Amino acid sequence: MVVASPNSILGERIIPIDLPMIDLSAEKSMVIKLIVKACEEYGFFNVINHGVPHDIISKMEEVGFDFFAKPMEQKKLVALGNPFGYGCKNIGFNGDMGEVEYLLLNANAPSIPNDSSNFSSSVSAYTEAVKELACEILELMAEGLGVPDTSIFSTFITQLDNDSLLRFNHYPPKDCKDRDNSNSYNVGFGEHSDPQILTILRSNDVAGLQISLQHGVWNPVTPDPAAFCVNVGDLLEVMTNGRFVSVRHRAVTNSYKSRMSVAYFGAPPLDACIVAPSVMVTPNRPSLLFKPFTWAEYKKVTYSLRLGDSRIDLFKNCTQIE
Ligand SMILES: C=C1C[C@]23C[C@@]1(O)CC[C@H]2[C@@]12CC[C@H](O)[C@@](C)(C(=O)O1)[C@H]2[C@@H]3C(=O)O
Ligand SMILES: O=C(O)CCC(=O)C(=O)O
Ligand SMILES: [Fe+2]
Repeated sequence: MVVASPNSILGERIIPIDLPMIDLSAEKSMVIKLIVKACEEYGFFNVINHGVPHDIISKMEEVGFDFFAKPMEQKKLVALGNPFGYGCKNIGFNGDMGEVEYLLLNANAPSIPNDSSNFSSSVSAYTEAVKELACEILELMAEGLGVPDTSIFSTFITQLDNDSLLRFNHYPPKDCKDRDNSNSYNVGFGEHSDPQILTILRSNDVAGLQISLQHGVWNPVTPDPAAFCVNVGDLLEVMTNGRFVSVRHRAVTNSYKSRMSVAYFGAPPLDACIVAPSVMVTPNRPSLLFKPFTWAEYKKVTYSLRLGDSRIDLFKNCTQIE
């Protein structure tokens, strides 16, 4: 008989890993090398000494938990026009479900109506700080890749009409005895890749994030509230001509403690053209792996698909030999 362990689903292998931990205050050329290596091998890494003030993080965490502690009727009133606002269990528009409640906000105006607890000011301060961190990391990446214009990636998310998002995910404890469906009982946020350029994720000290470096194998990541977990999104995979990998990940629930994660998704303006700069075409990658497209085109496809569907494959150049 095969028995699922609390954090596994039948047939999956669970192998914990330690993500690269990168100290942003270390010597710059070393930091750059470590970031490039992590993006090639894991698509994920943690950063410490990131410069985001502790009080900004703790205030954001406080108002986030306060928001989810409100009565359901109040939370449901936070409908900010699709896809923004509060949601519970439904993810996206195509039938995906998970043991999660969330608040999805426009990162350029991360506010909620009837804000009685400084939610908007605390969350705006947080968003500004992580956006700066995202820019710094994107510039280090460009330098490490040898791209002549080191602001090539960061300018996308600093443009006024950038399409970046901020998402609060709250995973209440879920008693595994409640399970009625062995395929979904402990999945808070199902398997997917992030469509945007770069994600900066933070969670409280409760485990839940898992990444998949190999099909059928899930690697739980140890939470570190002092660090930010950074991951490569689909657009960055495209703009590095496949050198950096946008890795599939998911979040699982546990039966003892609430988990809250907050993700900043750095995205370009809708009309931005996404294509790898010529320096990314090398003897190892002698042609463009992906067709050029706009973020609006990619986003439209993303929202027409299920959470776990691969979007990036649809933009591969057909001359490519698998
Ligand atoms: C099912 C879906 C939810 C999602 C849009 C999509 O159609 C496919 C991608 C999903 C995702 C995953 C990463 C982010 O959490 C997110 C905000 C995004 O940009 O793409 C979500 C979308 C969502 O929940 O609206
Ligand atoms: O909660 C997490 O750790 C992951 C959430 C996530 O992947 C997302 O919001 O896109
Ligand atoms: Fe994600």
